[in-house]
Amino acid sequence: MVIITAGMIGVGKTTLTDLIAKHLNTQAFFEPVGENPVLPLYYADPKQYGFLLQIYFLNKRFAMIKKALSDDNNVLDRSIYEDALFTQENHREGNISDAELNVYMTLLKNMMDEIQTMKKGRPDLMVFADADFDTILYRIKKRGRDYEQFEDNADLRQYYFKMWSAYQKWYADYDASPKMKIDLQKYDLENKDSQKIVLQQIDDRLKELETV
Ligand SMILES: Nc1ncnc2c1ncn2[C@@H]1O[C@H](COP(=O)(O)OP(=O)(O)OP(=O)(O)O)[C@@H](O)[C@H]1O
Repeated sequence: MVIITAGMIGVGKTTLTDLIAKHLNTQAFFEPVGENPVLPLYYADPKQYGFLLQIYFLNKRFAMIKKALSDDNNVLDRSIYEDALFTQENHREGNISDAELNVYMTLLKNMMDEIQTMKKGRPDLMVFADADFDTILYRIKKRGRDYEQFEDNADLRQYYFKMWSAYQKWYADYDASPKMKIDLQKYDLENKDSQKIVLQQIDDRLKELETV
């Protein structure tokens, strides 16, 4: 089985992915932030590094989804299905040019076509981690990555809000596989009881899908 988690920056996908993987006894795929050489450059100068960062992520995500679908026993912390959101928002912000967006979208389409030719051509379930905007800001602050901090940076806060709004629409439109939403505001994964409830919701959804 292949499960992908999705959701806004800082919502808690990594914790959720880890939890699901342990519960289902599957392997979790992460893209460790500390190993990404472009990310700090991007936050310091989004116009210079916006396109490069998106190509960096796209390349990683393509390799990851191909491996996950052929292993058929994985949970992915964010996947190729939502990456274009970041590219489109950076294009709207003027960090990525029209020509760059065009190249990106064509490349993404090529990759998606290739994925669909695989024996297993899509994930079994997409789990969307949701929380309101204030909770997201609180978690970004609490996590404390220097370059993500927005207190003296109104543009960055605004970017987060636009990404958060784009994610709400993205979830509503997503149809690449079965999907479900987990309320990570109501259920804080630091709490054991909340973890149990969330995992039960996922088990229930998987059972429901088995009977379809
Ligand atoms: N295409 C992209 N995909 C993912 N992250 C991106 C992308 N473009 C920029 N970023 C940035 O990369 C960082 C990703 O960090 P990380 O992998 O911890 O994900 P996160 O969404 O913050 O995680 P979590 O939900 O686990 O808190 C964020 O700062 C995010 O803004």
